[in-house]
Parts: sequence; structure tokens; C-alpha cells
Amino acid sequence: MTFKHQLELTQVGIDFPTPKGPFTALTDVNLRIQKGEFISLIGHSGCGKSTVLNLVAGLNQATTGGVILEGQEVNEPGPERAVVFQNHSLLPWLSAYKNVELAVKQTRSGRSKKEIKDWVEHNLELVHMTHAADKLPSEISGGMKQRVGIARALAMQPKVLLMDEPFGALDALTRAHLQDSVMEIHSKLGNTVIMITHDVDEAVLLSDRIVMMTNGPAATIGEILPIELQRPRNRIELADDAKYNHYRHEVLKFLYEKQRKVESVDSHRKNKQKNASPVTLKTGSDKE
Ligand SMILES: Nc1ncnc2c1ncn2[C@@H]1O[C@H](COP(=O)(O)OP(=O)(O)OP(=O)(O)O)[C@@H](O)[C@H]1O
Repeated sequence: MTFKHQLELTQVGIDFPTPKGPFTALTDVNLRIQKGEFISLIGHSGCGKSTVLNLVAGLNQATTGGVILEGQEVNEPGPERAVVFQNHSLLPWLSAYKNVELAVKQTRSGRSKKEIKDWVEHNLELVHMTHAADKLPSEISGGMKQRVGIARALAMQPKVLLMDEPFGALDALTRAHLQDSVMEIHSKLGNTVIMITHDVDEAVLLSDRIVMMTNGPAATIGEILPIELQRPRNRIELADDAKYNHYRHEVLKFLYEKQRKVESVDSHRKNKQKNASPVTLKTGSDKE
């Protein structure tokens, strides 16, 4: 069965209970995503990007409205919506190969040993990690760990790949290599991707549409910017491309003029039981 929109978020609102009463994180979030689209979520720290992603992952419940994936309401986590976090979250006592194999065994039961082996190897190859298949997470770099995390997610053959600042903890060069790998994989597999990023260049380079969120509380979608740049995209050629720079400017304008962040983000940081996220938005000029 084909769906006009693979994923639909309709009138989504989320209130979190807090000691001071309900905190409205999101309100009236409406988004329709087609199969194979690459969507980036961008917005100031604490606006609600992870809340949206976790909702699609089935880790958060909507207070109003809801999420429909291919005609089915999303209420809980499932292998058709794999998540890649900023901090890879590999099991430290298992090799790269075994980490991916575990996910395959959980989602592809009934396969023969040979089929499982081939599938694990295929996914490690996709992220260019065949050479380090037998290494433990402690024996490989941050970028390599993130590659294994992506292989593990892809091995589950998700309909939607959810990535929460997947490259946030990486240095600029490693980040660029991984962005190129993700573009290559996306063109090969055609998964739908929703990615949170703080990096304006990353959003423009990778996305079909950039979803820009207003500041919270009661955050919502402020604007959606379609990125009509031909694929495959080459970062060097695009650096001087007028259209690319126009898109980049539009995102910066939204973030720094229309949604200027005035209040401190410290209280949000303390509230969140999440670590290692960059506090400020990164742009092309302030990347590490
Ligand atoms: N479980 C929760 N209980 C109460 N408040 C929450 C909960 N989860 C998130 N919030 C609040 O909801 C708002 C949105 O948080 P969220 O983590 O989605 O923001 P974000 O845009 O992903 O932030 P960042 O860019 O810093 O990662 C914040 O004010 C946060 O403190």
C-alpha cells in the first residue's frame, strides 16, 4: 500500500508534568513527511527538537494530536523507527560486529546464521567499517563508533531513521566524512530520515526540507524551508553556490532575527537529563 505521506504529525501538543504543574513543551505541531525525505529539525536549545524526535520514536506520548506512520498510530518504540543518538550508545563489551549483530538478531529472527552474517557485514560495509569489525568500542574513534551506531540502526531496516545530533560530538573533519557517508547511504537506501542538528551548513547540505522551530515553551514549527539543490551534493562546489548560500542565510535569519534567543538556557540544561549537547548553535563560522 502506498501512502501520500509516510509520516504524519497532526496537531501535536505535549505537556510534561512538573512539580510546578504541567509544562507545555510543544503545541500545534503539524508535519507531513514523504517516504525517502531527509528532514532536519533546527531551533534554539531547549525548543523541543528532541521532544519531537522522541515522539516519533515512540518514547514520548502526545498530550493532544498524534503521529501516524503508514496508517498506524505510533504509541511505542519499534524497529521500523531506529534512533541514532549523539553518544552512539554501543555496548562496550561487544565488538563492532557483535553490536550490529545483536540488533539484527532482535529484528530479523528466523534468518539463518549465514543470512545474519551477510547482513551484518553488508551494513558494516555501508558505513565503511569492515576493517574494524572485530574491534571493541573502546578501541575505535568517536567517528567510527558513530558509524557503527548508524550501521546498527540501518541493519534494522527502519522505515524512518531518527538521528539526534548524530555528529554533534565529532571534530569538523570527521563530521564532514560522516555527513558524506550519510548522504551516500541515503541515496542508496532511500530511507526517510529525521535529523536534529545545530549546524546550519549540515542542515542545508543534507536536507530536502529544514523544519525550523520557534522557541519554547509551547514551541511549534515556525517555518519549513525546502532545499532544492541537486543531488549528489558536493560541499566544496556548494560553498560558492548562490542558492546554497541563500538557504543558509534564510536559516540564520530565522534563528538569529526571527527567533532571537533572549533567555538563559541554563535552567533548561539543568532540567534535561541529557549530556554532551552543545549549548549554542553552531554555524559554519564557529564550528570546531
Ligand atoms: N521529561 C520532561 N519533563 C519535563 N520537561 C521536559 C521533559 N523533557 C523535555 N522537557 C522540556 O521540554 C523542552 C524541550 O526540550 P527538548 O529536549 O525537546 O529540547 P531540544 O530542542 O531538543 O534541546 P537541545 O537542543 O538543547 O537538545 C525543554 O524546556 C525541556 O526542559
